[in-house]
Amino acid sequence: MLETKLKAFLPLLIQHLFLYHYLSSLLPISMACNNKFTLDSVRDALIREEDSIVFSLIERARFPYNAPAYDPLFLGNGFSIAEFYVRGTESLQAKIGRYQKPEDVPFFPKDLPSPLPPTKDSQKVLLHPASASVTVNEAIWKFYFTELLPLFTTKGNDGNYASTVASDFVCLQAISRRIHSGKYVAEVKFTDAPQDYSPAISSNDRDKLMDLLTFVAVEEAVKKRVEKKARLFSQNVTLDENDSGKTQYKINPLVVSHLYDKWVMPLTKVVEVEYLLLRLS
Ligand SMILES: C=C(O[C@@H]1C=C(C(=O)O)C=C[C@H]1O)C(=O)O
Repeated sequence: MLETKLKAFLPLLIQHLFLYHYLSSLLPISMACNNKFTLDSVRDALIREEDSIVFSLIERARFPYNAPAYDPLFLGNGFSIAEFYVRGTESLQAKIGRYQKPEDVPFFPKDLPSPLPPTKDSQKVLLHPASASVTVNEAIWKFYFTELLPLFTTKGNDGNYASTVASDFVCLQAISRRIHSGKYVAEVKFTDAPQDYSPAISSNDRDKLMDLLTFVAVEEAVKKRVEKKARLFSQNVTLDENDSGKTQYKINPLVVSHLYDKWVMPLTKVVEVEYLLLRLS
């Protein structure tokens, strides 16, 4: 009897599990943990993003710098292979519903097509509607190609341009998602202490806002952790017990802490400030 009841219930349960899984994938990062929107849960999401960033850099480091992939004259259509690829991929991704979440920001937002499937609006309700306009992708694009890439790729050209720019895009998206998640950080800081933030917002005081939202000890811990992750995730693993040779890394762990120190954390804070300045509008 009980077994029959259970059998009848099973398809419904499976359907619910699928629905739950589908809906949670649509929710913003802040809601990923039990629908809680706290500084801790947002920081946990940022910590998870570190893994994606480190792994994406490891993948890109398989190829040398490959300068022709970034030459705007190479294809003859006015775009470098990298830019052509990112524009085309973003257009396709927009059609299937990407760039609807506050942390998913396109590098080339102009003329992106509308999504084909009906989109859900639910993810926007947690943040101020103006948050969609906050973007630092131009700065990310610039530092990634001009300063970061030469730090973790070898000099040279192996002709693998398609794989190279595909890896670049994974890196760019992971870095951009982490930095634009600063919108959630700012929202939670504001809702935790509106009395502290509101006067600085009203007087457009960027320096004061930067002061209020900066936690030096947290930043130090982030730098140490990402360096450690790079050390662990990128080391070459051997099975030779007697191998007393020096551990080899696929990327220099210090480059990852430098990436966070010089660009990721400062730009996350710029996103936080820009978001806060719109918070009372
Ligand atoms: C993201 C936060 O805001 C700031 C930026 C940080 C970062 O980018 O890792 C860390 C601490 C804060 O200075 C935070 O408080 O967690």
